[in-house]
Amino acid sequence: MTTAPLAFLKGHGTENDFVIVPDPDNAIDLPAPRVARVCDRRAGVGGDGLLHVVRSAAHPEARDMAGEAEWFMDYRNADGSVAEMCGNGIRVFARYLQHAGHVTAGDIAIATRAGVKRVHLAKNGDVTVSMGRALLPEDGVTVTVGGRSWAARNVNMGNPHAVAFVEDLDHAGDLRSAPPFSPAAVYPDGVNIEFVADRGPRHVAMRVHERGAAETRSCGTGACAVAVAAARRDGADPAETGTPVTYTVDVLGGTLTITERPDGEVEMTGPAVIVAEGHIDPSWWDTALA
Ligand SMILES: N[C@@H](CCC[C@H](N)C(=O)O)C(=O)O
Repeated sequence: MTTAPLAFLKGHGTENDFVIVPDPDNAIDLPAPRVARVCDRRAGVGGDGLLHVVRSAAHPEARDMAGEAEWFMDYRNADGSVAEMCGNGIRVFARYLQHAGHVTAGDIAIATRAGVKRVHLAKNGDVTVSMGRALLPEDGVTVTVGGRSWAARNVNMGNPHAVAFVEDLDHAGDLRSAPPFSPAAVYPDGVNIEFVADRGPRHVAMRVHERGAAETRSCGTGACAVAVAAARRDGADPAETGTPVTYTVDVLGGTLTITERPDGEVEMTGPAVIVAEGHIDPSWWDTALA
């Protein structure tokens, strides 16, 4: 039984929005049905996902891998499922740490299920994350919507993505449900699917169906996957030329800037905003399990 009101905050990065639950000692019980209720836009607080903010030393998945990273991003999708990484989420997570006085502007390290990530909080409000290397397995899938099919590139940014280049973003349909893809065995744990259209030289726009959430207005790991897939399609590989490659990626909720460096590191820059803070009613919390 929960007796004290539970503090939460609400934040977003390019309108990919999150409920932030500070829980330094990892004392809050977050089964999937409760996360789904909290993220419900009508019956709960509402969000594309939940950022559970835990000290690395207090979380069994982080304490042996976090190194210098004092905080662990325990990321949950809106349906309650666990995800390895969230690119917009980690920027908002860093903004929360700054807002709460845990860190100041500058460079910090944050532990995630996809490893420790370096984050730079700039004075102008932008947040840059070193997302790690993109993995590009050869096995792609075919994605089908409304009678059209596309060969989609498999890109792993810590979490899985299928990137399909389309003529018109409307061809992705309403994205209320996950677009079918085959063969299903390529993504045994499900996949985030990006639809990408060209907007100009090294400038693309995307829509995304996120695993565990449906269509969202932005996906940071997705934007990184899209930038790397677009670079390879365009014949650009920083590892070969020794020159960084930057793409502008328009999402429904704004714009992200993605740079792939010659060592393979993918950097993402974009905004991160805290919009509200409050308390969850403890009696609602106790019943929010279905
Ligand atoms: N919105 C996120 C990705 C969140 C996780 C994703 N839905 C998954 O299950 O892999 C981002 O900004 O990267």
